[in-house]
Amino acid sequence: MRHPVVMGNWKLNGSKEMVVDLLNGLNAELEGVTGVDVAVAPPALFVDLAERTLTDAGSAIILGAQNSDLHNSGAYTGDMSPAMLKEFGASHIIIGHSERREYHHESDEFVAQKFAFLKENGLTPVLCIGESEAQNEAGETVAVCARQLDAVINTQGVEALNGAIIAYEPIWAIGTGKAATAEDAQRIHAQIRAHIAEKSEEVAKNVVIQYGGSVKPENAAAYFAQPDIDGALVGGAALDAKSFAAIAKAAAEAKK
Ligand SMILES: O=C[C@H](O)COP(=O)(O)O
Repeated sequence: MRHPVVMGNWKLNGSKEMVVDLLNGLNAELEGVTGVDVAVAPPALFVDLAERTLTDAGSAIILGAQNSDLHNSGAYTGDMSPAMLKEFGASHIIIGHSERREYHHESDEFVAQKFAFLKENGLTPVLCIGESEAQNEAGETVAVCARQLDAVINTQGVEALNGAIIAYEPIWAIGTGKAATAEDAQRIHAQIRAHIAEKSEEVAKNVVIQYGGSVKPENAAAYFAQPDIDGALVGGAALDAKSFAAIAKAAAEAKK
């Protein structure tokens, strides 16, 4: 049985005050909730404050980050290292988000290198994959997801996916309110899992595949009722403690 993981990607939002308020609000909302791993990925500058806030509260919320780079030290101006993130308690690191693929021109190969470096540093990659609207309309969804996954599988072996998280995020559903239907998302998740199973049924059976793209308290339960949807990567709704906690609770309820 796969353990559900609900992660909040705060993107470029927040302030010191918001970090403390949101995390304390979440701790209160999630009191007594079991059966789901809840993670947050604040902007990098707030990871330190988030760690201190979570530690002070004795919180079970997992700390993550939205990106990392390919070196742990050296002359790499502006980079962020897995070792530094780890020192601040961040374990679940989002890579390959479509916003970074688009605005920072990150290729499948570059994302795969980040995946390997995170694993080398003992961190959990949250690997985002997903198609654009045009690719979706052209019927290329599964091929695009397979290509993005194969960048990892063909260089590091399918076992590299053990312990990692995959987040299927159709780009056209991100921040648009135009979420994929639960049935469509399930179909793609099953095809992603089947693609992995071509290399290893065991890895495919165990890997957590989250859905991301306009997940809200109102639609979350329908996603989690699907057998191949193991959690969610949440953007907008993760900025509100009650909304994000409601999504996490829906996962705990559906997967028990
Ligand atoms: O990483 C999260 C996703 O991009 C989803 O964002 P959203 O929930 O605002 O659509």
